[in-house]
Amino acid sequence: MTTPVIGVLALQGDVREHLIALAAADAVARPVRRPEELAEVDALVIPGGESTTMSKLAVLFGMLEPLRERVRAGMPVYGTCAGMIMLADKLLDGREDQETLGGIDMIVRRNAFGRQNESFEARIDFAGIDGGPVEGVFIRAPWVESVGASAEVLATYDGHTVAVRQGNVLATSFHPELTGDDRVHAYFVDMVRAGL
Ligand SMILES: NC(=O)CC[C@H](N)C(=O)O
Repeated sequence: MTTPVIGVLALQGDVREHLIALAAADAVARPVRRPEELAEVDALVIPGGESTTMSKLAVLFGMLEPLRERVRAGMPVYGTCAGMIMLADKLLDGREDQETLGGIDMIVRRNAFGRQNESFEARIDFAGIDGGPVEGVFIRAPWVESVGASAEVLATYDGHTVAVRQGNVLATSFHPELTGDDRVHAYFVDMVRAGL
């Protein structure tokens, strides 16, 4: 069985936790900061952090267009929290100059959960993942306001969509990488493997 090489976009955010979770899910994981590094990976995780900063750094590092191109070309990508924001075709409550990569036909509202609760943990029923609900940490988390016909809702919390997949692109509002529950990463690694 081929072991996929999965990059973690390392411009900003909780990169290390994703590297650990991916390794636990049997992938080769490495940080990606430059276009040359992006060219060498089979797939990419976009971590949580601050999407406005990530967007600025992506422009500064000359990564915005290479990232958009790879997503358009069908590279598997998984975004958590700020990473989900980066994968939204449309963003609400973003900064005016904030860029996203797009990839999922969805409207994401930034900081949607953050106003009521700075941070909380919840058990999330996740379609396609066995063994009971996954642990999710929500930190100033976005939610998905609506999805297009080609996007599939995989999980909701409190009536709001918190996990979506469209083809090779996966996004969650929450951070499974902070819980030691690696099943969402394993789900993503399986997605990547299926396309190798
Ligand atoms: N934990 C997170 O990734 C928070 C996301 C952050 N609120 C943003 O807008 O990017």
